[in-house]
Amino acid sequence: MVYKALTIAGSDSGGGAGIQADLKTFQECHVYGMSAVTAVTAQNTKGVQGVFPSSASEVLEQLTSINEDLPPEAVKTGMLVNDEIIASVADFASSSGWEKLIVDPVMIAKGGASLLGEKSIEALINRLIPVAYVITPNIPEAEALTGREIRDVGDCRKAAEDLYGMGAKHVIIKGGHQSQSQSSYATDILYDGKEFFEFTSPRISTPHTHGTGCTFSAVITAELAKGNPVFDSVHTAKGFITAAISHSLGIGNGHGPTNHWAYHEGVNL
Ligand SMILES: Nc1ncnc2c1ncn2[C@@H]1O[C@H](COP(=O)(O)OP(=O)(O)OP(=O)(O)O)[C@@H](O)[C@H]1O
Ligand SMILES: Cc1ncc(CO)c(N)n1
Repeated sequence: MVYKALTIAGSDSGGGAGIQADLKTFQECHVYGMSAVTAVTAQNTKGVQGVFPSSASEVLEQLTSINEDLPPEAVKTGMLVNDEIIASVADFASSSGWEKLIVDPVMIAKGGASLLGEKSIEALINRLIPVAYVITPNIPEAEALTGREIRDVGDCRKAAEDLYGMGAKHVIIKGGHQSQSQSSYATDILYDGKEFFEFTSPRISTPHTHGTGCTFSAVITAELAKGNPVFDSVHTAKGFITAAISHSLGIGNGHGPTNHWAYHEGVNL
């Protein structure tokens, strides 16, 4: 059986985040990767130099071509740019009956560049979160979506309950943004409406974390595409991203990309 996964996201010309990170990750997870491009970005490890959005109809045409011939077992969203694209993707997901929709609510790149209009946060809440099987915000994204200030794991749990209440069937809040002084661990929490689970690793001290969130949610998408349960998929994703950050490549002059080979091949570059 060949399992197929689709990413609906922006292109990162530097190859560390966005569509490129997702496709590299799908490949590493032995899942056939497909993509619908929502924007082209001119980007490298130092930052985002340009953003060139697709139109909503360009996104819809890509989704239609993929779905009629190569229906995916799981779909993830990343940078969605604006309200029109969010609404089109949400409508397409509902009418196609996509069950495993993983929403990574990308808002701001590591260097501070905006990847989603501020007004579009409402569209994420009203249109996309209600059809999400899994949502994977980082801490600033969870704060923007819930209006809560998140200082510790307790606050993360409350935000996860809020996001579950908005309609996401599983909520994962990523702990990469907790400050060094607060914790020497990077703890992600999963909430399925009944129980909380924590996934913890030592916090790795490195500037090379470009694309960690995309890679993490891409592993979850690939593992769900293969039919694995959510808990197991998050467990695999945590192991994958911890290895990828531990062995980050150190290329470029800014926030370098993670190492997608590290988890499965055990390379030590
Ligand atoms: N310094 C670190 N050490 C260990 N794990 C980390 C570190 N930074 C992030 N992670 C892990 O990486 C994953 C992604 O979390 P993070 O909060 O960085 O996502 P993100 O902000 O969406 O990333 P990006 O926007 O750069 O794609 C989580 O599993 C998190 O715990
Ligand atoms: C295209 C794109 N998507 C997502 C991110 C988030 O890291 C990024 N930097 N670039």
